[in-house]
Amino acid sequence: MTDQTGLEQEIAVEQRHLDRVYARLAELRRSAVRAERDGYRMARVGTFGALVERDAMVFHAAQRRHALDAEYEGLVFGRLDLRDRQVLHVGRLGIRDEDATTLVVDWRAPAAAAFYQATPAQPLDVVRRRTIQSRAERVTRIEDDLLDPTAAPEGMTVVGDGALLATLSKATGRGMRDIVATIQREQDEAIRSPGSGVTIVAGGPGTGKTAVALHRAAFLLYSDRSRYAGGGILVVGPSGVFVEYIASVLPSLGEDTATLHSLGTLFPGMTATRPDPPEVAAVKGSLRMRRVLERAARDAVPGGPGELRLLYRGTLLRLDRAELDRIRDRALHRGARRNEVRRAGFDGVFAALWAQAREVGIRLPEQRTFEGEIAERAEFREFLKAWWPRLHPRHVLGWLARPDRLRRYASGILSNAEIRLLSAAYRSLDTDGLTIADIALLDELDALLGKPAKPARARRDPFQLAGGVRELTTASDRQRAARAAARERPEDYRDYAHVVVDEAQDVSPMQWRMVGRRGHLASWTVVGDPAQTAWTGDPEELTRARDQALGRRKRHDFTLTTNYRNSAEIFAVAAAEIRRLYPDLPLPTAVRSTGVDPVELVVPATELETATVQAAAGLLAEVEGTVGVITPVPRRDEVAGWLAALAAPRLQVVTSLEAKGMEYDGVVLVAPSEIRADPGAGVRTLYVALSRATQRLTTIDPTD
Ligand SMILES: Nc1ncnc2c1ncn2[C@@H]1O[C@H](COP(=O)(O)OP(=O)(O)OP(=O)(O)O)[C@@H](O)[C@H]1O
Repeated sequence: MTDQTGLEQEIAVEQRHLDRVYARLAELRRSAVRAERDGYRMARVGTFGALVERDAMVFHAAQRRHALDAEYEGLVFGRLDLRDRQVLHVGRLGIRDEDATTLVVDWRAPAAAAFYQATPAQPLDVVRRRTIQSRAERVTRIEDDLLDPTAAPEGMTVVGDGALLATLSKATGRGMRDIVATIQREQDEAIRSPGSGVTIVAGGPGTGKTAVALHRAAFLLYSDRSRYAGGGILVVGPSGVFVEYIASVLPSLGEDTATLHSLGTLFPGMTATRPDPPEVAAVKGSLRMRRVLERAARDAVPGGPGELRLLYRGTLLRLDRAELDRIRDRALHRGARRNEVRRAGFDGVFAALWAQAREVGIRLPEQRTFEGEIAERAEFREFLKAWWPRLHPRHVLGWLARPDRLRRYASGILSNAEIRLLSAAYRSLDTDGLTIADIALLDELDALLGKPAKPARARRDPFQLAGGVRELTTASDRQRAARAAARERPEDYRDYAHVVVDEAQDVSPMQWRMVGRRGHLASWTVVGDPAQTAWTGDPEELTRARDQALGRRKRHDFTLTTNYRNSAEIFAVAAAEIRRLYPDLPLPTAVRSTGVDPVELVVPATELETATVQAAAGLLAEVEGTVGVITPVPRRDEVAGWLAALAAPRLQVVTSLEAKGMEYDGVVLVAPSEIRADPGAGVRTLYVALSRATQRLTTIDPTD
């Protein structure tokens, strides 16, 4: 620790540097604005070349201005004093002075890696690492680590006692924050792992898996922008609540080209937020559903015509149901996709009618004329449309709501108990709508049914300008153009260059197939914690489906070991819960202590409402940031109703399943025993709920 004057002097030193950086930033911004304006002026010159140049200039200048604005706050957050007396400042953006002196090194650049990786045991030529906090261009706080005392020059000042702990005690907002200033070494290794293959990041609650996954996406975009922004990065999270929570991290790092989806929104045009009860989710998520859906996708349309009757030149031609089914089966042989082989089905009908007409011995024209005459007939065309319509996956999924059909499709594949479960779940499909697990089934059906052939649309080349002129580009131009390409991606884009799967332990086998389809050619980052899974189906099937989605790509494994979220007191309670199930599970270490133990209340059922409202109001008064009220799934709406009167924007009511990945300063956990009582994943789900709070936890159990 230093005395006050020493600290002030050091802050003044950093302030001088920050002033220089912001002055340079203002200059760069002015020149970007000027370039934009000049670009517009060039339009008046009127030649084609000038127009091309203008477009490029305006576009790039606007992009540059955007980047400078996005990364303005907290622009510089680190400093390294190296053994050779060099000083490097690390920040959200690389900035050079007009004479090319580096003022700030981008955090993702190789030169900045030592900021995250140096330790006293391995100082990597760093003598002192300094974390700088600032607000609105003013340095507010600095924290130092002296990593190599033997190499410290005379009079080197070391201030503060830990940037990490200071950051961790800050209030939690509604959105996750970026951790760029305090990324820890083991996290940095995962963030900078090679862009190829599969990076797997494991670790207990609060170890920064999500933070690492998102910073890795930003790192990849920096290291090879044309590849990752061009092809796109897909980030998949478990729920809409979670995706909303993490949505601001990449933009805060100046990246807005990644596509974020929850498992309920991956199928274009459909959104599901409703979870199934775990036992139903286990059936819908099982790979056996693929075989059930295969049968459905080949079946006759409900309410479709049972036969075809056609009067031709006074003779009745008739194809009965069995014949029509045979024609359909033949057209669908060897996994043909129903929407893509309609033509073959129609040809089958023509051929059968022709054969029949010849058999009955009427006078016939040439086969072509015969077919032409029949095709002209409106009632025949109506028949074809009704018999072999273009099917949307949602239609076919709806067929499962008919118990007789479901029994037929699932017989010999699912057990009777499973069929009954599924049948009951689908009874309310039309009124309650799709569940999250249904989205993967739609995606599977989409793959089975195929799309009607459409004329191929050529992919637009972002560098190809009107008249075929190819713009001359620099590397940074290409990067920016890739950003524009990302915005133009079609709705059902599936060729991502990188796929990030968060909370991977909750991706069911059928969901792995859906996610896998979006990353055939991708490299992957997969983060998760098996001890937090709510999956109650066959664990082996889960591994198999995951391995199939990830293919034979090379794996890079990382395990994170420190819990940055929970106070040690709160994590002790969560740890005791999971130990019931896995006594020997290695658990992370919580680094922060608040000295406040969680509160465990048991109240008569009639007082649950009052106790919950009181606890929530109490925590809202006690903590500065957000308060989460976590409930068993069936109680959510009831509890939300109790708390409506508090009308606090800092308060959120979520189910134990929606709480996945979330974080609050204070948590009120309603009826934990009911969550635990679920025989499938009760304890694991409770472990998740108990590990959401940073500072305060109150559990309230009702007694009868
Ligand atoms: N290096 C760090 N510096 C500051 N904060 C950090 C750091 N690493 C993680 N955190 C914070 O710890 C909290 C937990 O991180 P995160 O949500 O990424 O953990 P997780 O491993 O995904 O947790 P879970 O499995 O419980 O969902 C977040 O508030 C995150 O900002």
